[in-house]
Amino acid sequence: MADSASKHTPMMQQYLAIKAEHPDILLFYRMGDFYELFFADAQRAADLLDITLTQRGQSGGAPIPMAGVPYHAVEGYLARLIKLGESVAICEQVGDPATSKGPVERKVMRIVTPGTVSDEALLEPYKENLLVAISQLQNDTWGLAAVDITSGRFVVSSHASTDAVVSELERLQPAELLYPERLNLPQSVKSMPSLRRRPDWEFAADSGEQALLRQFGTHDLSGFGLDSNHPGIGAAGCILQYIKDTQRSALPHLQKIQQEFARDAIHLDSVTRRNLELTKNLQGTATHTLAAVLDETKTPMGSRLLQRWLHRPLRNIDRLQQRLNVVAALKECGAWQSLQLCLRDIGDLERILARIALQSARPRDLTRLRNALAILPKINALLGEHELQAHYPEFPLFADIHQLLAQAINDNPPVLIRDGGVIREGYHADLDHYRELSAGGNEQLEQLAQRERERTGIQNLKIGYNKVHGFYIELSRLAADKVPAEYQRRQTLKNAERYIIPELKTFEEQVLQSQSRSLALEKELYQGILERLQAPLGELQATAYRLAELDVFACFSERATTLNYVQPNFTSANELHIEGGRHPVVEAFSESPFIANNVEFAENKRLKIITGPNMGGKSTYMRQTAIIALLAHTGCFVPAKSATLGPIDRIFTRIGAADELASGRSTFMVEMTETANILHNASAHSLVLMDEIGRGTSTYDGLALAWASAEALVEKRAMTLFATHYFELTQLAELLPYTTNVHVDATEHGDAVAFLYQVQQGPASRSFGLQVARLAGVPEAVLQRAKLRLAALEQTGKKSKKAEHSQVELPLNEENTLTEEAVQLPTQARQRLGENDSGESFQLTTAPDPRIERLETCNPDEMSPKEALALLYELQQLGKR
Ligand SMILES: Nc1ncnc2c1ncn2[C@@H]1O[C@H](COP(=O)(O)OP(=O)(O)OP(=O)(O)O)[C@@H](O)[C@H]1O
Repeated sequence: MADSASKHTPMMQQYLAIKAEHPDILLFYRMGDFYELFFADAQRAADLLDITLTQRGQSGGAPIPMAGVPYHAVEGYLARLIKLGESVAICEQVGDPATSKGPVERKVMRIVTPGTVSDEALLEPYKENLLVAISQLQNDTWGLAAVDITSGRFVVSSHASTDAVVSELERLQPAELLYPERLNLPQSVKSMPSLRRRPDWEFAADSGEQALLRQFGTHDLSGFGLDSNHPGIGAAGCILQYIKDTQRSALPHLQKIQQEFARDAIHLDSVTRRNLELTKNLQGTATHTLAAVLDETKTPMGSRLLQRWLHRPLRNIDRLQQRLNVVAALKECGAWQSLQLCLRDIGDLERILARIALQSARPRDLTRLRNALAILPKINALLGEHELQAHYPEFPLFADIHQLLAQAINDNPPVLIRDGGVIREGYHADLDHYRELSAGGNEQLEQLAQRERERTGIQNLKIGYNKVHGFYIELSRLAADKVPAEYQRRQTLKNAERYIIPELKTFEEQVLQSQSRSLALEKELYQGILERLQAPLGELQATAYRLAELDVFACFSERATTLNYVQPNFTSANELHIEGGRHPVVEAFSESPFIANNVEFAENKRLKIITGPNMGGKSTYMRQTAIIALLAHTGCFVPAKSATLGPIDRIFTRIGAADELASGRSTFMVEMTETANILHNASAHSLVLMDEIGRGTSTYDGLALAWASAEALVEKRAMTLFATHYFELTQLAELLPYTTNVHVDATEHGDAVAFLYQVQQGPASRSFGLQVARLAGVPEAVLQRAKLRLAALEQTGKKSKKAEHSQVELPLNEENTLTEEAVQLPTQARQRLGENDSGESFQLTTAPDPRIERLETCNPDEMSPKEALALLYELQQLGKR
């Protein structure tokens, strides 16, 4: 970066010494009214923040790049950098410039990092902000710890495989991720924002345990149900060390650590999370998502909790039932309405308490805490009025804290304590006295001015103040001859002269002293109040959490009432019944009425093959089933007439796919990776949605894979909805046990198609592909050509049908499950069809020869010889399949 330090100015030497302690992050170095950045930091900040890159002095003969931001606007720049995943060390001037020899003393006062910020201005209110650490133990087990500094929630978990830890990271979406320097990060984690390598020793289990014991002031961790061998302890220790390094203050709000077990929640892999569009849609924004429909919470902490619940549906039926009972009770008596009015004024108590713990709370945080506490009695009264205490116990009132804040803090305090005027009059006698002195000063000053006017006979004499000269008497030049001898001249302006007199000097000292004393005392008193809030912090945090919960319950009741949702029931039988189910998001955003549909899985009904036209509603039907199951497991009512659900361990979705260019995987590869995951992990308690698998490859391969996957899922007895355009798969209902056909319906009016969205028993009768293409605006000439082609294909298809019927008897064994032979079926079926009387080999109902198809789509006149040769090779390959 730079030459040896001695070649630099003393100030640059100081800068370089401080920078050496923070080599990996940006250093904001305070110089007067600016924070300056130098060398590579300057370059980086100029790029990221679009600020001007200038230069200052020289290093090794070359100018030193410099960029800066004004100190009063620093929060805005920090917010942008944090969003980009950067961390910043803020270096302040701590010495007194007047008495310093050489550069004034400077010190890094705080380090702002994406996972440890707590300032309101730097946080997104509706998003959790997690600092996460991971480490891998020898036996391939992973330990994970996550903390939300803005709420004090601290959890550890262990994961048995790399896939499991990656999936957990995708759920948590860390703002910042710490990992040991020698760890080879899994590929998909490498693209996460704000990765921080930490020394391996920071993840050591024994020092981790010690750090946790110190933090919680306990002798062992058993009180938290945590074994000292828990794989996450090292990661938790690293988190504590990192926070200590960056925050430089105690963390009294981290009062416990909780263990999270994967088995407690329905497992959703990242693909499923994405496909179900829980909190983000497929484009990555928050509109048209489940959260967008559901979130009628009134506090940011309630909104964050709701999102957390949606991403981690519980399996513990007792807990779900408790949640549902509260929602039902609030709905029944209608109390959610008045509760929501109360909750609206509660604000983000969780984050306010974290700032109080970190001693960084601003005066307005305290007034907001006071307001929130004032609302608690009203909420208790509401709970009492509707006899809801049995479902939701009353809140503690914190009367003494409320009284303290009411007495101590002004109604509308300024933003910063250093501005003064925060502490209420009457709270502290000395403060009142100093304030009187400085306020009384003004009166005294006016008397003095009046006296001097009378004494000198100069009517426009006035008293003013500036920072350099302090108080002065100002006279216009015209009055120069009347100036008394004892006036000492201090400043000459264009039209006026400024003087002082000894009395004014004494007065000035008195006023300034009382002003600064009052400010200092105010700061001290404020600090004292923050100290007094530390003791009840744990209880206040628990209250904040319960308020957030109540906010979600009131929201669920409101949604159930407004959107006509019903309470789901749980059963221990391995089944799932939904009567009149709806898709909450499609229903909310569609202008036409939503057509409700039933779903039924029972011990002997496990696989449903869904056929029907494009745009007919297949995906919607499948997704709504998963969403209803998921909502029931968050404790929310569901969009249906009735819903009964047996145990669910995982929800899998394989819906559509796009190339993942970033990871170098093609559509087909993505599709097969997802399918492999499902086939490996699905159980009899899994809900599986398969949408058109096999589309990404040739017709035969695709059909064969779809067929074999369906068979495998039946063998696993997973509850599977299998949408397909391979009409051949509808035969499975006759060939496999527990398998039925359903279809979505449509009707034709002339050349147009009308979708009915009704799911009915049996396979679809036709596909309406051309009509849908017309809807999509495909040119008429192409449609006419396609129509001719379709007629020809259907002709061939009819002939093939005969052959199809001749091979429907399939090799099932005595238990009516598949034999080895059956797995071979697609190939056999094709071979038999290949011998049909049409004379065309391998001609399935809807599948023309891919070589012909390929030939028809090329234009020889526009091909180069090289392209033509490539086509020949391609055709040869197609022929081999
Ligand atoms: N039950 C329903 N009631 C009303 N509208 C519906 C219903 N189901 C689907 N729709 C509407 O139809 C559109 C298409 O539905 P969907 O994507 O589920 O069709 P699809 O059969 O999966 O189509 P494709 O096979 O082309 O993927 C939806 O976006 C929605 O607007």
